[in-house]
Amino acid sequence: MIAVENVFAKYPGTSVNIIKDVSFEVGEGEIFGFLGPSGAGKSTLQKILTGVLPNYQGSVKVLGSEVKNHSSDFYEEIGVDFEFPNFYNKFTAMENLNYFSSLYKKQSLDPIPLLERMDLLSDANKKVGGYSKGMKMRLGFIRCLLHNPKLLFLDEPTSGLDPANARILKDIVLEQKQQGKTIILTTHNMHDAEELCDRVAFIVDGAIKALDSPQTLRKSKENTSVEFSYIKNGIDKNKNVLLSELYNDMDFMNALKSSNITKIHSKEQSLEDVFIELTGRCLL
Ligand SMILES: Nc1ncnc2c1ncn2[C@@H]1O[C@H](COP(=O)(O)OP(=O)(O)OP(=O)(O)O)[C@@H](O)[C@H]1O
Repeated sequence: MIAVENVFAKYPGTSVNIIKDVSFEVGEGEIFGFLGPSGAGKSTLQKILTGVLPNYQGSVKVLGSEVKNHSSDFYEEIGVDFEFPNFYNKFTAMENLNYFSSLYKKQSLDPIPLLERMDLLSDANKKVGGYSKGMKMRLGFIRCLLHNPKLLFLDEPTSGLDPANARILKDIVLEQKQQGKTIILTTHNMHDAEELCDRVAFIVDGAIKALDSPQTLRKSKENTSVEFSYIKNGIDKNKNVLLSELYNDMDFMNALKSSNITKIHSKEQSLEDVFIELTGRCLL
């Protein structure tokens, strides 16, 4: 579905490569995540894949053809949910959706069920200029689904959404996957990445630092530690040891034998912990 090989890219009029030797493939029906901190190059990669930034070296094949040379039909098959969606502010939400749907040759889906699910039906006849950021985000998400594309690009789709709407959006993303759609999810939210993505690419400074399933990335590091509180010589103490080392920890074993453990819990390493360990950078 997507094959990217040794891609370097810079913005027009600049001399510095923002994307540096990036290669990866995405299979049909996969949810693939770009995970990285602000300024890492996630949106730039999305712009390359969607044909907005043709100023690249290397090969970028999407839906079987080089993106630089895409035909106008390319946009019939992809849906893009932008990080900052633009609408006609003086049009209502419904007028905006009808207008954008009219740009496609294909018959569009009925927007009403999606407006209802995304809790926008009662505001559908209001001008978008009066919408909040979260409402625009939800409307942008609906817009990218209406022409029923094979390939979806979602750039920070849950940003600005309350937990209930974020949940509904993520459920719809998973339903799209079940329908066989391929989805590129750009995010710095590791919970979304972990829940939704089959594989994620850790992106820092325009390069891929690691690429695998969230589960494998988490297993790649010794990831479970045990934190316990205990009493030694009448004094309260705390300790954190790796689960695999627990049996060899004399403080733990002595406290266990003498029933002096007062608190114990295990702590699994999160995808964010692995990201920091592998890249030396935080996600935000
Ligand atoms: N139009 C542009 N012209 C020149 N440089 C740009 C342009 N757009 C982005 N950049 C630069 O490219 C780099 C990567 O930006 P990009 O927007 O791809 O990052 P990102 O990972 O999507 O960040 P965020 O999570 O904040 O959206 C940044 O250094 C940014 O300043």
